[in-house]
Amino acid sequence: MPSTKAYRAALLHCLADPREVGIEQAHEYFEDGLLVVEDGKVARIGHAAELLPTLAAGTEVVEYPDALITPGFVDTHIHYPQVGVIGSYGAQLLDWLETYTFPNEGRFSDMAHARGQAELFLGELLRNGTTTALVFGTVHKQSVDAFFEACEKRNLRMIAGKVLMDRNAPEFLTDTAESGYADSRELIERWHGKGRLHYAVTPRFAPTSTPEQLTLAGKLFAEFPDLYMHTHISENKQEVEWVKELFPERKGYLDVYDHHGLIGPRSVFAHGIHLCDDECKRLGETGSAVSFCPTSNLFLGSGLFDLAKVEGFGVRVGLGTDVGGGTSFSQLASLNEAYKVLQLQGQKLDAFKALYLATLGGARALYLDDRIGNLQPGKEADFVVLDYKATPLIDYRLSQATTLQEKLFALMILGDDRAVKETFAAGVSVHRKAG
Ligand SMILES: Nc1nc2[nH]cnc2c(=O)[nH]1
Ligand SMILES: [Zn+2]
Repeated sequence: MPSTKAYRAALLHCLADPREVGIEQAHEYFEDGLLVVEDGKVARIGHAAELLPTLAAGTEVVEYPDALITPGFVDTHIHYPQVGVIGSYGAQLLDWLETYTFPNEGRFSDMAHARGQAELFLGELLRNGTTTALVFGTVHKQSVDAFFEACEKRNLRMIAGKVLMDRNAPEFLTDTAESGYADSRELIERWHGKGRLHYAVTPRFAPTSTPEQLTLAGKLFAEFPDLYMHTHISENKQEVEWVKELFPERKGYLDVYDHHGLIGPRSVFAHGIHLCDDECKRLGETGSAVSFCPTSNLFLGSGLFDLAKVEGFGVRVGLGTDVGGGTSFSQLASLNEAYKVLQLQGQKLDAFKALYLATLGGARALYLDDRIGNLQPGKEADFVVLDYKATPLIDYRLSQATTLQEKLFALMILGDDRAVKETFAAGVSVHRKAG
């Protein structure tokens, strides 16, 4: 007997990028909707009045008045070992790494510490409605074991990898080209494709890997099917200059990765603020993706991401929190900041495009849109219940809204973890807000 359960609330999900098909065709909304979940997958979605009579006698129906069900959020760039440095004062990227991040990542050589941090991190992700993330570990392979163990326990669809770093970092955080390759391989064999888990080959960024390490990273990326490649690119102007000095023989920052076989489908580059047109074109034509991380880009003073330009070259773009350079686990908070980043460049981010970036757009960037990203029948039932009455201010502001667009936009600007009532992964509740 299949296990069936139904959830009744307002339902909203994206079917396409509004940039490509227009707002109306890009989403589906049921004011009084029903989501029917069977064996961890979406079985049906529609109007409650139509679907309720079709349910088998005795099917449990959970009702959420004053709530909106959306797909779980997808975070295309985050660091689980940086929870301890979120909100660290006064530095831009390279100083921030030296002063705060590297010392903190050193603590992950201790498996007990890594396990505790993985629990804390996943608790935060789920409290914020994020059900899939592309995650940096540290250089220590046990950091990834600890993370995947915690994900496996909760049956989450997650992607992670061990950092590769064999130069320009403290000795306690470096591997070698060979040990990085061997440790990554071992982790791939242990975790990649197990349950809902995927592995990402993870060179930190070009300055901390030798050409030998990047060559072996490229070899690994080509050796196993469906692996991810996850790194940073063109986040900070000083960083971009440093890459030119370290790799004078390459045409530019992206060319360093390109030369070593590290671009293509399932390659995800965080930030991409200072990319030139040729680099955007190359990312687009190779099916690579960029993660837009607004809270981090503002907090670290890195710059303003030009979404219109990057998307104009056909690049897949997802939204990332980049915790701990980013300042919130909440993708609602990311969208709030994304709106402002785009305002400053004369670009608009409407509520439906925003929802797309945080859900289906992220899933497309990760080539997971056949499984997650919206609530079409057959998709994995990863979803979030957003509370229209989360705070007195949200309650009042939403009561003033006359359209779905207005309501959704205000929720995205005012909302954060407090707006997440409950989070589901593969049809199972993995977080429920107290009260
Ligand atoms: N934001 C951010 N950028 C990086 N570039 C290289 N490492 C990092 C990191 O940990 N965070
Ligand atoms: Zn990052």
